[in-house]
Amino acid sequence: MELNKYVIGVDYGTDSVRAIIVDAANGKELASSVHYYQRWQKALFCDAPKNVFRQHPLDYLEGIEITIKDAIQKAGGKAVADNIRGISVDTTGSTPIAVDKTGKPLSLTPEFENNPNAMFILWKDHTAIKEAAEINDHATKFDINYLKYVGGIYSSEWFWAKLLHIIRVDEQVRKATYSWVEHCDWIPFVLTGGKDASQIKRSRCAAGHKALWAEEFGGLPPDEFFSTLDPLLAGFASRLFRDTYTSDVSAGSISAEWAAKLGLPADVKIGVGAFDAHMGAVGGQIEPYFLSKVMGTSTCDILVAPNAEMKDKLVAGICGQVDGSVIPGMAGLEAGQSAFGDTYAWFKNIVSWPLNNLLSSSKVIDEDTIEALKNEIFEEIIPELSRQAALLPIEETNELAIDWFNGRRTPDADQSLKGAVIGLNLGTDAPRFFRAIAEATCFGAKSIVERMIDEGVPVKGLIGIGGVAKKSAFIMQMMADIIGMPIKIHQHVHTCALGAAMFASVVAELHPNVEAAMEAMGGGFDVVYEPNAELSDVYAKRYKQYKGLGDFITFQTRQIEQSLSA
Ligand SMILES: Nc1ncnc2c1ncn2[C@@H]1O[C@H](COP(=O)(O)OP(=O)(O)O)[C@@H](O)[C@H]1O
Ligand SMILES: O=C(CO)[C@@H](O)[C@@H](O)COP(=O)(O)O
Repeated sequence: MELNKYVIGVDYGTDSVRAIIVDAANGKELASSVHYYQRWQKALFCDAPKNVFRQHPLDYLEGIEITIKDAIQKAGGKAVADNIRGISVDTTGSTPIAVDKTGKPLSLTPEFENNPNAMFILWKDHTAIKEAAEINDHATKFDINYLKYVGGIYSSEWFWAKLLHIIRVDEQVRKATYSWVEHCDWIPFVLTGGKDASQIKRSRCAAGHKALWAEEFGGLPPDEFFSTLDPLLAGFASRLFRDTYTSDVSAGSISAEWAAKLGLPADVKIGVGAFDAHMGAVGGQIEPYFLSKVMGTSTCDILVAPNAEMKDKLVAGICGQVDGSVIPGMAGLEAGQSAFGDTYAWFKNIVSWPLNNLLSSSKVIDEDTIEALKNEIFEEIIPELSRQAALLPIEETNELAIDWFNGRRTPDADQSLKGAVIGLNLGTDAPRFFRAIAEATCFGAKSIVERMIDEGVPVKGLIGIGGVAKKSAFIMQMMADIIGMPIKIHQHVHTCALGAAMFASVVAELHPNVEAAMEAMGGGFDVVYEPNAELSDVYAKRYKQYKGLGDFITFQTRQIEQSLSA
């Protein structure tokens, strides 16, 4: 391999985007830069109680420009920029948007610039619950099971449910929509100067896990599948795409406009995009049958298995299994939890209520001191709760929680479910409550491992990446104890971006394939949490209680739904 050739990995998370510049020879990071989405930070275009989470494309465009330029400057400026060979991008998903014939998002046109329906529908937007239920019902009417590769259940977090919802609720947007595009497909299209929506190179990862694409179906399900669901969908399937590409393939060279904007050479290769957890699994050096868990706001869990060994095996209730969605030539299996760190963030908000609402009217401290005090305390809430919770005895009668605060993604997607905490008494304080919800998130993680194993896919070990994996020894130890398996934490802070950089190195032909890039650029693991055998009994009992409570919550939810629809 040529020496001193650099690649850029860009990772679009839920709240922020980061770019890293990496030496393709050894994965050494030269610089990184993080940018928080400006409009998103102000919660513009969102309505959390109604599950509306929309992101403006300008947040993404500003973010990539700011972070890449900043990273280049930190890395040494032009000398480094001149040796950059490739850029690959991962994003959240399914996070699609309506575009016109030229591939321009409608919200980048004056008519729709403030219309949330013309923006990216973020993965955690659950406004399409009804449409997902309709898709699930409709799929049973066909001889071919179009849901077989997405775990048998279509989710409101995904591509078609979101498209159907938007074109139903917004006639103006419907009339102007030519195509429907995932965030991870739109960014490479922009960077390569695309001007025709029909030429967008669609990611195998996004299409297979969220849009019902499968080689076996000859692409997407036929137009008839969708037009008989709702005539408003007529024509989309045949117009959208047939072919998909794995992320070791180039989407093209950087456009002259973006090369000039970022100060990069004209021949920089842009890779086909993929979802964050999928590239993150590669960044975290995934091996067959290891479950790579990106643990942040949510979790996204990825397992790879050789196609020859998967054969016709289908895993029910996960978020899909797709040939080449992670590593070309292997099946990529996805599962996850819709709220993970978000559950802790929710509790932090609850306990911060007086700080947010009463402190500002204090007559004893001035405004600047209030701000400084708030910042100091906010930073310490989760770490201190974790320290206190770690000291509590683990008993069968402890408070017990269900982690479905943003619905249940896996096993068996059902976004209408909600969280719960039982067993409260007057002795329940903040650390005990926090411990219960933290434990529930770990039980949720165990139920994913259990589902894989029950369906005949062995899980040989766990790889932890993402913010919570890095920041919380408390949660990681609890998870190892509850699942009964060691968890190794990858050394890199920006593991998803590192995975994107690895893909960029393959696209730029600096490494022959993804496996070689992982080997050369990986860097290994820095901590391993071993399970504590003494706790296995009590946690087995608590897990049984968790499952029982989950069944009860599900039953109650159905009862309430029935009484509402009666
Ligand atoms: N010390 C901590 N312990 C546990 N969770 C934490 C801690 N600090 C932050 N978090 C959680 O980490 C999550 C953010 O994870 P991160 O990986 O940084 O973001 P993203 O999911 O957007 O990529 C938040 O939901 C937050 O509640
Ligand atoms: O669901 C997926 C990928 O399929 C993720 O994009 C989603 O969980 C978002 O994760 P992050 O909040 O970026 O950690």
